[in-house]
Amino acid sequence: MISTLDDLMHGCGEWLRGEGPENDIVISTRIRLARNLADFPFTSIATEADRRQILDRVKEVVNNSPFREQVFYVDVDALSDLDRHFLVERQLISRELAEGQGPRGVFIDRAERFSIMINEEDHLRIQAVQSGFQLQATWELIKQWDDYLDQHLVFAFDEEWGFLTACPTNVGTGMRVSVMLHLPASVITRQMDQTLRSLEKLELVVRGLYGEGSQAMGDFYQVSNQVTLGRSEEELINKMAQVVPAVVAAERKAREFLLAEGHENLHDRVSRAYGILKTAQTISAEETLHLLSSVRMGIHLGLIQEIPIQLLNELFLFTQPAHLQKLAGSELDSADRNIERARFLRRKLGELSKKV
Ligand SMILES: Nc1ncnc2c1ncn2[C@@H]1O[C@H](COP(=O)(O)OP(=O)(O)OP(=O)(O)O)[C@@H](O)[C@H]1O
Repeated sequence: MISTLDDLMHGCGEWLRGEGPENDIVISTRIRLARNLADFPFTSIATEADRRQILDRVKEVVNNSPFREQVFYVDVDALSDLDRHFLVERQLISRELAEGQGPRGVFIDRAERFSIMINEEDHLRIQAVQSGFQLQATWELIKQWDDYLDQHLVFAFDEEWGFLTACPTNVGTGMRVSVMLHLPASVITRQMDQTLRSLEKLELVVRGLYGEGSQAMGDFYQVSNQVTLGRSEEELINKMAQVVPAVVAAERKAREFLLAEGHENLHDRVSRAYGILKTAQTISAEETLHLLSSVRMGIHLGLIQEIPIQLLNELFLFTQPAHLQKLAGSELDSADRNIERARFLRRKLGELSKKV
């Protein structure tokens, strides 16, 4: 059972489990809720004493909840930079919480399906994540926590506006519903600009792998709702339920087109990517992500048979800088990380060839 950060090193967690509906294209579904305690100023202007009290109050409620055995607590302020970035790479805390100052922490579900960040931009950021396209299950998971916390804490709530949040863009439901999509064929067939424009018109935002401010890398796009005010939670979920299948269908069509019209080119692209990953002596995180993206599509199209998707996900996660350094057991500079990353990839993919 996962009880410490080191235990997390044994697997990939929920968001990269590689299962769930539409998992060839939808990596994971996430819902997060922003909540604040009515009796305290927002985190950015709260004193250190306020922040300690917020932490203590939330910890007490969670530790007395019927779900307390499901979670463990991590004092984020006391972690090393490396461990903070490790949690960001696992999508268990945001960059904002990692890079913030002062008393702050996170309750992490032992199955890595949700976390409760304390003293982030808002006093509470509750997030639930499920592998694949699972809006309803993710909503049910987060709702049980939100309902419980709402019964035992006094949240800042206004009859007219809804939940009050530090940033006006979150006022109302305080909810962001998002899906992480893998859209390599849409990129190759140059359909992404049009897709992005259509999503914007529908009041949806597109971000990269690490959320706000991050670029789309390796053809991974995170699509989420822009508006939280004047909409109910169900409306936000329904909109995603309507829009995402259209993006998924377009990607599937683009993959079929590439298979039918340019089979050799596609196979070549996938095989070369696999070849480089197997043999490189030094490789950056960005290039790795880019090549793994092609290999991932190749696996789902049956062009590569021998790599299980779970192994691909493991490569995807453990080649990220903080995971790699934790595996190596020491801090490494960028050049050494590139060498270590290549070594790790050669070892993992080499073991596979021996099994075949
Ligand atoms: N569907 C998803 N699956 C896995 N991780 C996700 C998903 N959606 C978002 N994330 C991750 O959650 C983290 C936070 O995302 P992001 O910055 O977009 O929004 P946020 O925390 O909800 O808040 P804000 O509204 O303040 O920007 C990022 O690291 C992001 O990659």
